[in-house]
Amino acid sequence: MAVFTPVALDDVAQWITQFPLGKALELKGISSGIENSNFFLTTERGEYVLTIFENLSFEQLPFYLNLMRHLAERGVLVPAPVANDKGELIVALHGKPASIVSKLEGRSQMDPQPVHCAAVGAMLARMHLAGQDYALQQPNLRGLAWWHATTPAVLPFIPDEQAHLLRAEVHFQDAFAACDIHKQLPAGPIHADLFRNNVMFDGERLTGFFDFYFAGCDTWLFDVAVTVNDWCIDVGTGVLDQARVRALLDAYHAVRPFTAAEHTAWQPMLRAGALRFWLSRLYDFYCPRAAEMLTPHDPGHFERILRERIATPAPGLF
Ligand SMILES: Nc1ncnc2c1ncn2[C@@H]1O[C@H](COP(=O)(O)OP(=O)(O)OP(=O)(O)O)[C@@H](O)[C@H]1O
Ligand SMILES: N[C@@H](CCO)C(=O)O
Repeated sequence: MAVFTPVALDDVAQWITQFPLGKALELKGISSGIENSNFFLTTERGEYVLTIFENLSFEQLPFYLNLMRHLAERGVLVPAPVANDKGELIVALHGKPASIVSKLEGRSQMDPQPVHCAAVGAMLARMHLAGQDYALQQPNLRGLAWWHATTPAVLPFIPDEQAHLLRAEVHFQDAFAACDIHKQLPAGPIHADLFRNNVMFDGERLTGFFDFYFAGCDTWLFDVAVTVNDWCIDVGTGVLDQARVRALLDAYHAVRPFTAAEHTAWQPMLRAGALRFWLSRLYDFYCPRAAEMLTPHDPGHFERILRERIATPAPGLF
């Protein structure tokens, strides 16, 4: 259950009057998700999602909400935040920051086929291009600096063989991040967590990307690597499915052609994408938050993916 802050329809009746949404008619807690309290909110104007942020502060949230608004205004399919009568996108509810965004149609496609991967690749490229003139800056908060800070926290808990792999990979990624090729990679706002459960489909039609709360500025290729590592694998083994990889990369490339530097950086970047989620899952597993009520995601899944990316070259970008 992922409603950490309970909210009743009566609680929002007065609060909602600051938004141009009419009366609140129905409020239903959403059980999936592990970061925030989410609710489907029906008002006289339509269907929305109300999120109460459990970990992000009023100072941190403008980057994410304004990015969603910026992308939505440029035709990228993402939830559009609704501003209140003062033009604010983030408003306190029960003392915590909260926002209302448009509800995307459809559902997550958890058994993606090449056609779905192609739609994701094309929309991801459109998102990267549309983010180029986004004014706010924030680094990817789950990037290299966070890997350095987090590695010592998990090392005491994991067996020697994993500790060896973790140390070696952080070392490898340090060298990769410092190399000339890495400095040539195009960068900008990225989603950074574009897994199957963060995209909606209505049949084969992609209706939107959501859950932008790990977004930050980083290389576009890191975003592609994170996405391929989730959308294009056999879930049991982490092995890449060539047809889905090709569909996603070709569709991306058709909208925003990959550069030669990105081609060179592709294999180490896939490893970076695997390391990031292995580390966050290890951290959530061994160092859970005090109020954590949910089963953490399996870190072994991303350890397998990392070992597989080290052992087996992936299909090239183009
Ligand atoms: N804009 C939206 N439109 C439709 N459904 C949404 C929208 N935002 C969230 N949802 C629904 O709410 C669920 C939880 O949202 P989300 O994944 O953002 O949760 P979270 O706790 O913030 O994040 P995490 O995925 O990190 O656990 C989603 O699986 C989806 O079903
Ligand atoms: N996508 C992340 C969860 C945080 O959104 C994971 O699978 O580890």
